[in-house]
Amino acid sequence: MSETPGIVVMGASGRMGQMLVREVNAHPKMRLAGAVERPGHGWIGKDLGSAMGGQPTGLFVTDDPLEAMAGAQGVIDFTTPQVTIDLSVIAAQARAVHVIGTTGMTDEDIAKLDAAARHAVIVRAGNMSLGVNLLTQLTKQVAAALDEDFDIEVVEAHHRHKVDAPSGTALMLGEAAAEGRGLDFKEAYEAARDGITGARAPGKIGFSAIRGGDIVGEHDVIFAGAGERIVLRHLASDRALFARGALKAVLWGQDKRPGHYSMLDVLGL
Ligand SMILES: NC(=O)C1=CN([C@@H]2O[C@H](COP(=O)(O)OP(=O)(O)OC[C@H]3O[C@@H](n4cnc5c(N)ncnc54)[C@H](O)[C@@H]3O)[C@@H](O)[C@H]2O)C=CC1
Ligand SMILES: O=C(O)C1=N[C@H](C(=O)O)C[C@H](O)C1
Repeated sequence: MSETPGIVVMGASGRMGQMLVREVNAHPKMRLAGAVERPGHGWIGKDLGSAMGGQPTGLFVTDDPLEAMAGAQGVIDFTTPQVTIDLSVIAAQARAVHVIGTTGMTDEDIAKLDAAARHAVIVRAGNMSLGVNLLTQLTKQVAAALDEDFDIEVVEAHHRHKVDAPSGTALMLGEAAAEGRGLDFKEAYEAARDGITGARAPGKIGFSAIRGGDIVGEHDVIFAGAGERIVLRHLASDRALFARGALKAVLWGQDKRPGHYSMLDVLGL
């Protein structure tokens, strides 16, 4: 592993992209090797520092991930499912660690990462924070301890710009609850309710999504029984915590064998 791995930030102008650029630049054990945006984006060809409203840095934004990856050891990618799938091929060719924060990926999308994971390290998680990953473990434990008399509901809230629902985090928490209770997640999954739905069926895990304003990310796992409720909650108030998790993952992956890993692997949970 090189002393200071070169890291490329994909989607550099995005909410997470800009946060990642700042965190990589501030990190003593890595250097920013490239910044990529979509073709036609106003930042292409511009100095990244200037585009972000600061001092010029001499690093220019490109729309060519292959060019950006030359000499890089990792890429951090919080973009869209198709961009992530396409990038996995390029990252694997470069044998660079591909950290994926992108959510909204279907099972078919995720299966398309398999080929790349045979040649390079992929770390993917719907939430990169320590708190949420710990919460998945607690959720599994509580779901295992309580019986079917406790209905499980996952409620999440995010900013108005979020395009996917339920959030990647809500799905992680739902999967953990299903695992704890010994349910098949796909069968247990119950999407947001509307209209005359009938009474709640047992053995289901319900999902509800709120979208509004600048909410960074809030998640409740509710275990509702007769006369009592247990609520496990995570509140994110700063995107930096997702970025710091991603930086931890890209460093962790530097000496690992090719494969598809999660943040639980990175955090040792
Ligand atoms: N796993 C985690 O901890 C977290 C995951 N996310 C997920 O990250 C993703 C991005 O979220 P935001 O930053 O809020 O969205 P955003 O829309 O602000 O940023 C996405 C960026 O990707 C860029 N992009 C699109 N096509 C591209 C291409 N072909 N090449 C390079 N860049 C391209 C866009 O221009 C945009 O700047 C979402 O899926 C979100 O759910 C967000 C926060 C935390
Ligand atoms: O889009 C976001 O903003 C977030 N997305 C992730 C998700 O889908 O769970 C993580 C975090 O909640 C913020």
